[in-house]
Amino acid sequence: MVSLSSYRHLASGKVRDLYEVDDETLLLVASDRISAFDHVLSTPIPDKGRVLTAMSVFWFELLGGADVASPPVAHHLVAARDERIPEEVRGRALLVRRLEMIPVECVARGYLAGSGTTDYRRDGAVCGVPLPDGLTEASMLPSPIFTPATKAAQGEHDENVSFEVVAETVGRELAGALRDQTLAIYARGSAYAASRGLILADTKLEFGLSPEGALVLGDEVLTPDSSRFWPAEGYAPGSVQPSFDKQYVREWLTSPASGWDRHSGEAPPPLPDDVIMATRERYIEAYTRLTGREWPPAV
Ligand SMILES: Nc1ncnc(-c2cnn(Cc3cccc(F)c3)c2)c1Cl
Repeated sequence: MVSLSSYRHLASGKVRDLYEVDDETLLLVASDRISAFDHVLSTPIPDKGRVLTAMSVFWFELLGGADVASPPVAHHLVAARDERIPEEVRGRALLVRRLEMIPVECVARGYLAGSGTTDYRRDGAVCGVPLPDGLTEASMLPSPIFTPATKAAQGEHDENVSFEVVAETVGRELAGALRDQTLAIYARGSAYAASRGLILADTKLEFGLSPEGALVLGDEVLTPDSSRFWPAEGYAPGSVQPSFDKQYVREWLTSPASGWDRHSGEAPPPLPDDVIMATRERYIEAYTRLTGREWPPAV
């Protein structure tokens, strides 16, 4: 049986790791780590990696199929079950095709949140896209917008950039293709999520070029780590919406019970078991609500 140490470690993100399987295949591993307020917490959430991996697989399969209005999305998923996936990461690791990743964080927003709200309040626009007056936190936008960013060093925030900057970086034609694909995937994801009672406020996608030069969707797709999901019931613009998956963590960390000051720069304290297990339930509920499938999935 192959073990993880057989593969060369290529990269680590806050909650994920990347390994090389062979020249054209990588292993994308999701951990149970969770980040909040820009800190990776010391307490893992059991099954988070498996749930988010199963969610990515669901979306890759959905997007990879034809939809009434849009062509199939080319993506990098090779296999979710394969003897090359080590036992220790089974269920939370994907075999993917190696791509030449494009250094642009491709973000689509249907609602104002996070850095979108900050930029709007400063400029009346996000990434150079002008927006109407009178919008507030969590307002729905007149139509979804492409708001790209350049990847920041670990621990820093990505920097929102204009479409022009992307065109200067990767060329106008590819920039246009990134925007079109990002908005098309957001449209399909948000329509599907809405049919399951969830608002997909925004999502961050990463693309790469295949050896044949085709534009291919990489990384994770439409997970609660790469997207903002809000419960549709209770949606009300004007305040920061509860995150579907991280609200219990955020509320406990910002409550007196934690004894933590999020502006102190200090690492957050470990989460109590009830918050850990309630958060695990939220990830499972996001999966079952979105996919209509049982948890855990049949082997
Ligand atoms: N199919 C691909 N081909 C080549 N490179 C990548 C790739 C590189 N970086 N990332 C982001 C990332 C994902 C997980 C763990 C990390 F440390 C970093 C993804 C992919 Cl997905």
